Amino acid sequence: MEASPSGAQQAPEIVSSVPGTFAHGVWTERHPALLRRLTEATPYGPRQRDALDALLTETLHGTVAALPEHAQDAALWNGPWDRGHYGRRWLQAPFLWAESYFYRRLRTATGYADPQEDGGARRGVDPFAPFKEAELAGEGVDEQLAALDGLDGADEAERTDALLLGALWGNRADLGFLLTSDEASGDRPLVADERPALHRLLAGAAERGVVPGRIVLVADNAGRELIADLLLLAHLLETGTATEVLLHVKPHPYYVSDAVPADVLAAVRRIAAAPAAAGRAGRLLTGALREGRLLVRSHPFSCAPLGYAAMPGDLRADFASAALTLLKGDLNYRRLVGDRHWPATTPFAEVTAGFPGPLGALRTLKSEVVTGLAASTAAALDDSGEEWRTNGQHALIQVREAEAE
Ligand SMILES: O=P(O)(O)OC[C@@]1(O)O[C@H](CO)[C@@H](O)[C@@H]1O
Repeated sequence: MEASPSGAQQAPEIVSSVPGTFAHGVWTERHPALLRRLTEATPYGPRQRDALDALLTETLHGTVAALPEHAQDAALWNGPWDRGHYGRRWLQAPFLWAESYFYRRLRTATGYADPQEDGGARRGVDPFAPFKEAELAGEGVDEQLAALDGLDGADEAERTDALLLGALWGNRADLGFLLTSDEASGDRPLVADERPALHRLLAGAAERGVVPGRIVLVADNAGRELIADLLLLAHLLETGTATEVLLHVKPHPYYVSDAVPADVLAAVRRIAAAPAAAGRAGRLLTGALREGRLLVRSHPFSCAPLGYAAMPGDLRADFASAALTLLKGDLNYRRLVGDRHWPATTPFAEVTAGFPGPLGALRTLKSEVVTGLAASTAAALDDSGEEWRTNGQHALIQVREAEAE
């Protein structure tokens, strides 16, 4: 353990330099597979293909090059997000920082960001769109939407619970993760299940918060996960559990399938085009967008290489204003608790103490980090011989019931 600036004990940060670890495999297996898939899916020209190859070589054998000063976000990456890793080896940098910067550099290599000599024809074109579109059009989404009819006879509490679990397990549908792993089938018991506390927070949300009834959902992946998230939000609005929702998505393509604003609109259209219960939810969401009760936010910090402890004041104020913030996915969890080798029994409330307001984390486990497990659960998982931290087959719901500031 090392001491943080505040004097609290911090576990060591995760780096990617140790062969055989999950983080190391992301660079040596996942990223090469990703770049192959990208160039198969989109007919990039020689310039983009060379840039992608050069990026991969740099990450594996070179040192971290800084963004050119003319890059639109150079002031961030060479300012508050610069943690002194330029000129050093990629795999020696903290995994969280380096992976985030890899996706930033990938946006330049594909022509999405920064001036290009080819006239900028690929500027602003989501490099991951072919994967996202295929997933959204797939039969899996039809089945997911049709399944909503199965909740018709359920009471409100049962529906809330089912939709929360849908949003939770939807996090398995992460196209980055699925590059090198299979999607787990069947839902396993949660490794931490604080649903009773989450239901309590939801039940009181309309009377709580600086903006009573405001619920924030920090989304993760587009496609099936975002559809599940939106179905949950439609239900929260319909039942009056939430008076308005802020849906935070990424401002730029990131971690393959992370949702950007265009993905939200595409998902709402897909839901609204469905028959029966899903179609009704889709129309409710469309109306909520028009009325400003469903607000989509894309803050630059959502693509930052840092934990939420370093978030700027305006984002902090958004979370602080809410009756409840729901944080989705593995990366958000890493950013929330710190991407560190925490002992699995480290109290969740302790590592999230700096987060403004009540909080629920919904996450399937896809990286080494975990906190807040009961000692017996952690021991049983360790004894199972399974790669339980990273195989995406386990999930958790954890809650911190702090009062909104
Ligand atoms: O945040 P998400 O979509 O749930 O997961 C992101 C992820 O696939 O990417 C990281 C490694 O690349 C891991 O944290 C995790 O497995």
